[in-house]
Amino acid sequence: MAAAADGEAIEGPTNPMVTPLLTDLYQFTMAYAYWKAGKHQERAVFDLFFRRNPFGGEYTIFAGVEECIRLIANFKLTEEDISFLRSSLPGKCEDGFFDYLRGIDCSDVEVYSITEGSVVFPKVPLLRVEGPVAVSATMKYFPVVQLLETPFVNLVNYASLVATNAARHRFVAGKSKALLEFGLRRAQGPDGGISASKYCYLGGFDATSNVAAGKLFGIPLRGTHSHAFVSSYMSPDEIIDKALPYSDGSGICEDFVSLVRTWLHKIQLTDSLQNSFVETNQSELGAFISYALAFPNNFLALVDTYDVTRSGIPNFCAVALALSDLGYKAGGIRLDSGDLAYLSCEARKFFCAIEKEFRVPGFGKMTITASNDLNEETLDALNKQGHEVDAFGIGTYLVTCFAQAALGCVFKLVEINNQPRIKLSEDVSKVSIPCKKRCYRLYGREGYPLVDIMTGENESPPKAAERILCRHPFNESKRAYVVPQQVEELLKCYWPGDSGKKAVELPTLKETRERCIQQLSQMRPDHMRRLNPTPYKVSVSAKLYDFIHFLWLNEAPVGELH
Ligand SMILES: Nc1ncnc2c1ncn2[C@@H]1O[C@H](COP(=O)(O)OP(=O)(O)OP(=O)(O)O)[C@@H](O)[C@H]1O
Ligand SMILES: O=P(O)(O)OC[C@H]1O[C@H](OP(=O)(O)OP(=O)(O)O)[C@H](O)[C@@H]1O
Ligand SMILES: O=C(O)c1cccnc1
Ligand SMILES: [Mg+2]
Repeated sequence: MAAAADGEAIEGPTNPMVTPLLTDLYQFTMAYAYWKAGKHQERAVFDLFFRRNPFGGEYTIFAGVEECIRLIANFKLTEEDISFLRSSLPGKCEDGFFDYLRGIDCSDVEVYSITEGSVVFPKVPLLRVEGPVAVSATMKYFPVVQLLETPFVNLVNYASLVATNAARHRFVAGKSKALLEFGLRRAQGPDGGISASKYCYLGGFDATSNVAAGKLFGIPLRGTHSHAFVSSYMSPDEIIDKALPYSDGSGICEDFVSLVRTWLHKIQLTDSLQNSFVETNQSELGAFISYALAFPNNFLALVDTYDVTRSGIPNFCAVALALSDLGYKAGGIRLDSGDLAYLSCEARKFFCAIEKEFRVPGFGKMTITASNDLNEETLDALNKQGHEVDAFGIGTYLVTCFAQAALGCVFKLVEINNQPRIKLSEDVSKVSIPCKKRCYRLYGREGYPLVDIMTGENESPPKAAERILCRHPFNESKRAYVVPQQVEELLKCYWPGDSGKKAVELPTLKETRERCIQQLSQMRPDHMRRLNPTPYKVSVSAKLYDFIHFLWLNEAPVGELH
């Protein structure tokens, strides 16, 4: 989708609420002040980065850049926007400012970005946004870049947070499990829901229940049914049309309900399954039969409405066996309450016993889906106990990022008119790294990334097999020589496209998801573990280190004690 071939127009943001006005008022008041001072002709460089990895982990998945590019590719204030601003800005702004706003677009802005879906680390710029290299007489620069702060940070923050959350759930669940995002009803509003579906898929989920996201992004859709569907039936007697054709069209079973009842009776009389149940719930049986008649090729059953082992599972098996008689293969069950480890093991035992007893190949491998307030911790607990779940449906904890509310991305000025700028703080972790920089990932002998390093723009890049000193940006004693096996430059030009054409080739969501999965698989395992992971090293070159500290001393006022 979003990908616009070189030269073609890029579509606007997925969410039509993402417009130049989706920003903080102060961006426009600053723009006016810059404009009045004639500062709007200056060239600025901003870095977008975060300071700490979320969820107590040591890695983050970068997401949201495609939507940033869609915004700048279509960045234009309408007449309506301008008259709204005229009435909303404090005081009376000169008319010339509104003429200026009318003329701005992002055609002279440059955006360099780490590839979406990459594993990223604190302090390294994810995006670098700059004004044009040449000062132009059209005077439309610095304020535009400033206006992008709020929407860019907004578009990257949640996207990266929820993609990271998804990746962490994937890490605990393991590669072989299906992960389904079920969060729409619990998401922070419609955009929260759509974004969650998009970025959970990017972070390694397999499918979503969100139909709109399926349509917008081509994400595979998956779903079962709810308790309401089960309890809406009183008994199988309610079913009027009981006929079901054989899957190969060779005939028709006129009374599928009776066939199911016959199977239920057989199961009841089977020695190996004896004592597991007496009489199953008829409301549930009616619902299951009705769902099977509607979707004989995709029969799924929520088995916990009344009693999983005494009713849900035997009812499901009776319907699945009847379907099997007609050449259909049932899809599986969903467990949505109780002890999911125990119940999944009981379900598996029952399915295996059925396979053996009635010689139905593959019945024992029936898919078991689990849901109900799942999160990283519960997935981890299930793994430790041992379980038979094949697919997890995860909603609330995933999409609301319950374990951490925000990533804390920031957008900081690092250079203006070729003058490096620094933001100081009592808290060293909040001091920004000045200068327009280049960023590299250095890989070691075993193929793992070893360290990210930032250098000044004009320094010669690190080279494979050449020793380079990597320094902690703020801690003098932390440094290491690295001889990289491979060097990857991280920031790539995303906007404008090659040879000045206003289009870039954006990867599809599926490609970005594949990049994310590949990047995660390349990380050294100790950075990835949940408990006390090893921090990944982020460094600066010796030259940049010296410069940061020179600038720091220059900008920090010297105190005087009396
Ligand atoms: N074996 C298990 N080990 C650890 N946590 C589990 C296990 N099985 C289920 N859980 C989790 O325990 C919690 C159970 O929640 P709760 O007590 O509200 O649900 P319930 O009583 O099973 O179901 P409901 O109230 O929906 O009928 C959920 O967060 C679930 O994911
Ligand atoms: O538990 P989550 O991770 O948020 O996943 C989605 C939940 O939404 C559905 O039911 P809902 O919670 O609406 O009702 P229920 O808990 O009463 O089944 C579903 O049955 C899951 O339990
Ligand atoms: O399809 C499902 O089973 C589903 C979808 C959304 C929320 N809970 C469950
Ligand atoms: Mg629930």
